[in-house]
Amino acid sequence: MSKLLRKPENAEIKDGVTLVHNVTSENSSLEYVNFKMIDLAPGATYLEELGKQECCIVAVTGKINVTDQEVTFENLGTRETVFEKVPTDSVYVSNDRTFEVVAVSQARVALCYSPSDKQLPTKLISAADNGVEHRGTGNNKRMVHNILPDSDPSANSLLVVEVFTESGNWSSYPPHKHDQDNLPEESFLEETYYHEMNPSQGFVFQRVYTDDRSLDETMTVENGNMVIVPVGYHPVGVPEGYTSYYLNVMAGPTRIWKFYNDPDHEWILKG
Ligand SMILES: O=C(O)C[C@@H](O)[C@H](O)C(=O)CO
Repeated sequence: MSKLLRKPENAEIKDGVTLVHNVTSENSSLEYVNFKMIDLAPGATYLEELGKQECCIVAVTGKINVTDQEVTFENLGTRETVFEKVPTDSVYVSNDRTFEVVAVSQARVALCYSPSDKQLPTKLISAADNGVEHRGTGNNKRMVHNILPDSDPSANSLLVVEVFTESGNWSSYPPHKHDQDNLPEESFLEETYYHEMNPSQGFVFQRVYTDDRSLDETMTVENGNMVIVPVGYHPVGVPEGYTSYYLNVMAGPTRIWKFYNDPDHEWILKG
């Protein structure tokens, strides 16, 4: 199996708390992005001291309460499944704070991390605050929920978006990359993809490749899998009959998403 593809671990780490995914700088090549997905049974709690990391807590499905020990946000989360295609609630918690998530109902919660030094205020990013964007034309149409885009200064490094790509369509396409710290031309941002499909037996293909093809992996991605994008172009193709959802986390030395399209395929934008 590709080193870039992760299947769910589903490790019970305490009563009612399942660690579905755990991408760290120790078990991956990523330096700027860490990611956990946890499942919480109703009433279960998850507490974490952040240290020198900031965190965006996304109520992927179900309802949760979140506290940073000073401020508490209750009944966050707007959907039973991501395929309701409505934005959800998230909370940004800065470095050197401790947060706790309490499940009000069965919940799946994404914890998106990046190294951080400068403390910022805890912030509720409500579903209504998500910018909903429709990108592309023809078979390149997809819908984006901007949870933490680079236009929102609430975080030091983290960028977080959700992307829905309908049956037979492509996203992150034409292929683009952001692996050179060379602004204003291109930014360096590592990235993780957490994928779901509807219906759940579906799959998508994701290719991660560099210009010189020293990295060139095409992965069959199934429901609940993750793909790690340390560098390179990273398009996603969705077969007929299935809708794709993914949650993207990006971070790097500068909090700007400036991508570079693969020149071989950029023509489709002009065609
Ligand atoms: O297809 C899209 O527009 C979503 C992608 O841009 C995705 O968020 C990504 O590749 C970020 O680099």
